Amino acid sequence: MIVPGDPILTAAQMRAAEGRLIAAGSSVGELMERAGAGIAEWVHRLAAGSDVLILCGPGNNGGDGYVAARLLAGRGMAVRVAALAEPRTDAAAQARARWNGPVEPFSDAIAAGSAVFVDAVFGTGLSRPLDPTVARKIEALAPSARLAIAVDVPSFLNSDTGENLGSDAVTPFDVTLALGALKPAHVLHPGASRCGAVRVVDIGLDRADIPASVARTSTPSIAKPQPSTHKYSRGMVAVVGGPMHGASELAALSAYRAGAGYVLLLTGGLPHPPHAIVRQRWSADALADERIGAVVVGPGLGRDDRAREKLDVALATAHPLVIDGDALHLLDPGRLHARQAPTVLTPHAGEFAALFGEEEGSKIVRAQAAARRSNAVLVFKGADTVIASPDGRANVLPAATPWLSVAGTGDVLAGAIGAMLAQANHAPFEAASAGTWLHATAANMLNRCFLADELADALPYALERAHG
Ligand SMILES: NC(=O)C1=CN([C@@H]2O[C@H](COP(=O)(O)OP(=O)(O)OC[C@H]3O[C@@H](n4cnc5c(N)ncnc54)[C@H](OP(=O)(O)O)[C@@H]3O)[C@@H](O)[C@H]2O)[C@@H](O)CC1
Ligand SMILES: Nc1ncnc2c1ncn2[C@@H]1O[C@H](COP(=O)(O)OP(=O)(O)O)[C@@H](O)[C@H]1O
Ligand SMILES: [K+]
Repeated sequence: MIVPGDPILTAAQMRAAEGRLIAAGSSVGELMERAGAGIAEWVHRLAAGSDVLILCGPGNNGGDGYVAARLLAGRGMAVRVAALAEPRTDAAAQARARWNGPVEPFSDAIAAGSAVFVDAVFGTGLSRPLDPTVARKIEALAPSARLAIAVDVPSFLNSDTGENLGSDAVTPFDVTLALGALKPAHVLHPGASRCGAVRVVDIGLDRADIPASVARTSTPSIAKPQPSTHKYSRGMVAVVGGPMHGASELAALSAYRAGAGYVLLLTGGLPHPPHAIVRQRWSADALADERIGAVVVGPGLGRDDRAREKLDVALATAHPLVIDGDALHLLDPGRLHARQAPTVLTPHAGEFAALFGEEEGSKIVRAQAAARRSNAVLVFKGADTVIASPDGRANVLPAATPWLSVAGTGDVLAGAIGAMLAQANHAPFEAASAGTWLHATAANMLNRCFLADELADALPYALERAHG
């Protein structure tokens, strides 16, 4: 259902991958040549004849910058190089030695409005906050240039976490050229919003040789109904309602819109459109129906004793479960180990902290740890959404429109994941990844101010894209 997406590697994993290439006969210098060639290719294409200023740091990121400078000058472009410090690695020193032009002092580097600025100061080796003068220089150069291009990662970002180690007042780069593979900083905020368009430059890493446990969510492949399909085989979703009717209505609507064949809403109230939603009063027995493929509990549930009782009943069933919203405030995640059926938790940052405390590490690492601790698939929501499985796999959703920041979109997500989970053969990690992809894709297709109801209505168009 999910084709593995582009892998996302930490600095340590990149170094390990580099080590494997070197063990197989490559040298650091050769890898740097490939990186520099890839950068030069992109800069040449994007600069369209403008002059180029490359700012080089002391490590191999700077080394990549010197290689690119040499190759661009060789193609007849006007290239200036400025250096923060002398090279400190052999490969970078060799790259600098092969650059025949002058090297300006860092403090003198100025990018005229017509120039392209290439930031090769720090990459995966950034180990501490930037000196403010260095941060200010990069901050000043990036917006003043016609085009700002970062080598591997913008130099003020912690590549493993996306954390900003410079100043917050930095304009985004236009393009970031990720070397060999994506890094967490390209997909996690605030880093992701500073990278601009991210392109991966091939440096010879074989996909089979790099860990694929963390990847960017790719387009899922969701089967269309076939002549043999019936409503239950498309998936029956039960949504447990509570006092905030709108929230559970939204989850029920979006389960249908994401392709479920039968949606049962366990709530009080009179029938009203859409009439396709089957409404029944809540009873524990209603969840005993073996045809139910997934239960969604939490949207509009409330947090009182009655809500707790409903959650307990849902937890005790053998159905796959999506636990969202209010139910996350009532849940002891330790209880999930006793469940045989899969559980998906969909916390935003506040709910995550309440459930799991303030863990250390990147959002990916925290989601992975929480998934392991709770034996559940975690959908850790936000402007960047991480989906993590107890087995260690994680997907990070490509950027979704900030127009999603409106009440009710979380309820729509819970319903969409419920629909994916209810379909036969959909494993929970894949279902959660597909549901979040549908949700973000529908939002990106709208890409304007919308209501959560309209987002639910847009899900079929996202679903169509996932049919291939
Ligand atoms: N892996 C691969 O497969 C390939 C990797 N390649 C490239 O290598 C890059 C990684 O290179 P890298 O490890 O040399 O680290 P890099 O980012 O250049 O910086 C380290 C230097 O900066 C220094 N320093 C750190 N923080 C600092 C601060 N705040 N303020 C001041 N100084 C600071 C640090 O000093 P130290 O911490 O030791 O004091 C050290 O001297 C990677 O991003 C990619 O571009 C490609 O060439 C080919 C294949
Ligand atoms: N700035 C943003 N950019 C992208 N997606 C966002 C942003 N803010 C919120 N979202 C997404 O919108 C949804 C909001 O869910 P949630 O916080 O549970 O809201 P609610 O409870 O009001 O429905 C999540 O899927 C989240 O990832
Ligand atoms: K950089």
